[in-house]
Amino acid sequence: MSKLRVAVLGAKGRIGSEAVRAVEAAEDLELVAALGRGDKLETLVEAEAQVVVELTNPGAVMGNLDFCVRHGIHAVVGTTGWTDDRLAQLHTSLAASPEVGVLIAPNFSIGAVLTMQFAQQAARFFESVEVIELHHPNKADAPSGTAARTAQLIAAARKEAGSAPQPDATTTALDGARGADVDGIPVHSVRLRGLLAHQEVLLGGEGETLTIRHDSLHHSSFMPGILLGVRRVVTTPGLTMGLENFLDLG
Ligand SMILES: NC(=O)c1ccc[n+]([C@@H]2O[C@H](COP(=O)([O-])OP(=O)(O)OC[C@H]3O[C@@H](n4cnc5c(N)ncnc54)[C@H](O)[C@@H]3O)[C@@H](O)[C@H]2O)c1
Ligand SMILES: O=C(O)C1=N[C@H](C(=O)O)CCC1
Repeated sequence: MSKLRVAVLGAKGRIGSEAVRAVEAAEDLELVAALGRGDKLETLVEAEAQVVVELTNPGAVMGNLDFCVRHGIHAVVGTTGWTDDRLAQLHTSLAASPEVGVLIAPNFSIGAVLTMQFAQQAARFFESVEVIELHHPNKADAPSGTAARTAQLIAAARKEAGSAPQPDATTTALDGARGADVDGIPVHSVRLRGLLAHQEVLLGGEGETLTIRHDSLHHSSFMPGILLGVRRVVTTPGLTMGLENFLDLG
């Protein structure tokens, strides 16, 4: 069977360099391009890439995806910083190339995906929910894509269950003291040397709390998810949001 032809964008970055090694090591995949800042996107066409793994930054991702979609190249996107406007733009370009598949995965690690699922499941049983994400200080965006997605999923679960607004008697606060508000869920961002990617979901009810915590300790934690995304996106046209869609979680 012929190998899937894969390119990595952001190939010299922290996660991109790990992704290059993971693709090279996979027997069913062939790394046909490894591009960094300033490299020409036309190389993807010349190299006949079938799938691009996009691991750059919020300033570059939209242009890169626009190029891929227009040229019929599927994409697995780890780059964060997504907004409703950006998603709408991507939907528009995908509508013109309906055969192309794009996976946006706020987090490729299985533990982080499960954290989101567990938090979503637990959300309606507790009066209070807050999210704390902790990352390395070189990260460009806050809150993290994972935390934003976690909060959105929690908020949707609470809305569906008809949960009451969270109790909070705060009347005066320094700017930022109560975190960012993502669909009504407070999200707090820590940037600390020595960390990679970590998240806690704190849930509180009468006389009890539940903490769901995940730690990515090395970029290798993201690789099985990236490889799964590459293999599945080629047969999944349109936009898929979240790796959980490829994990058969039931
Ligand atoms: N989804 C996940 O599981 C996951 C995990 C880790 C990181 N991330 C995200 O991936 C992105 C990259 O993270 P990082 O820590 O590796 O950052 P990084 O800064 O180390 O790497 C980004 C790389 O992209 C390059 N780049 C910039 N513009 C480019 C362009 N137009 N074309 C090609 N390359 C370009 C940069 O030179 C750099 O080498 C971030 O958005 C981060 O949030 C996602
Ligand atoms: O290192 C990063 O940057 C990460 N970004 C993702 C996010 O914003 O959620 C995933 C974890 C690592």
